[in-house]
Amino acid sequence: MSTSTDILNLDDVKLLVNDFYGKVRDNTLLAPIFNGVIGDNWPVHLEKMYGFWQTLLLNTPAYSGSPFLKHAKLPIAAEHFDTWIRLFNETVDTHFTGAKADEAKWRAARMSEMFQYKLDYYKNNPAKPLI
Ligand code: HEM
Repeated sequence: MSTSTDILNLDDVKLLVNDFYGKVRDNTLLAPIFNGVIGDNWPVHLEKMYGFWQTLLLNTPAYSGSPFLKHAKLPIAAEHFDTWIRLFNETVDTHFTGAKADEAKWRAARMSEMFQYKLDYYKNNPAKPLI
C-alpha cells in the first residue's frame, strides 16, 4: 500500500523544497549556476522558495516578487530547464501523490516555459532592455 499523501501543509512544502534543492546542489549542470549566485545564502533562498510554493499551492500569501527578473541574466538554456523540471518532478513523485502534487508539476512546467519564451524573446530583441 502506498503511504504517499498530497502536499497539504507547510511541512510538506519544506520537504519538497529541501529535497529538490538538495538534488540541484548535487547536479553538475545546475549546481554551479545556483552556487554562483547564492553562495552561502542557501537558507535565505530556501525560505523564499517555501514562501513561493506555499503561495501557489496552499493559497497562503507568503511570497511576492518578480521571479523572471532574477533569471533574466543567468547563463541558462533548454538543457538547464529540462534538468530542473526532471529533478523537480522526481522529487514531487518521490514524496507526494494527488491534486496538489499534480498542480506543483504543472505550475513548474508552465513557469519554465514562460521563462524560456521570455529569455528567447529578449535574446532576439536586444534593443529592448529587460532590466
Ligand atoms: C534553469 C532553471 C533554473 C535556474 C538555474 C534557476 C536559478 C535560480 C537562482 C540562481 C535564483 C536566485 C536568484 C537571486 O537571488 O538573485 C533563483 C530564484 C528563484 N527561482 Fe529559479 N531557477 C530556475 C528555474 C526556476 C523555475 C522553473 C521556477 C518556477 C517554478 C523558479 C522560481 C524561482 C523563484 C520564485 C525564485 C526567487 C525569486 C526572488 O528572489 O524573488 N526558478 N532561481
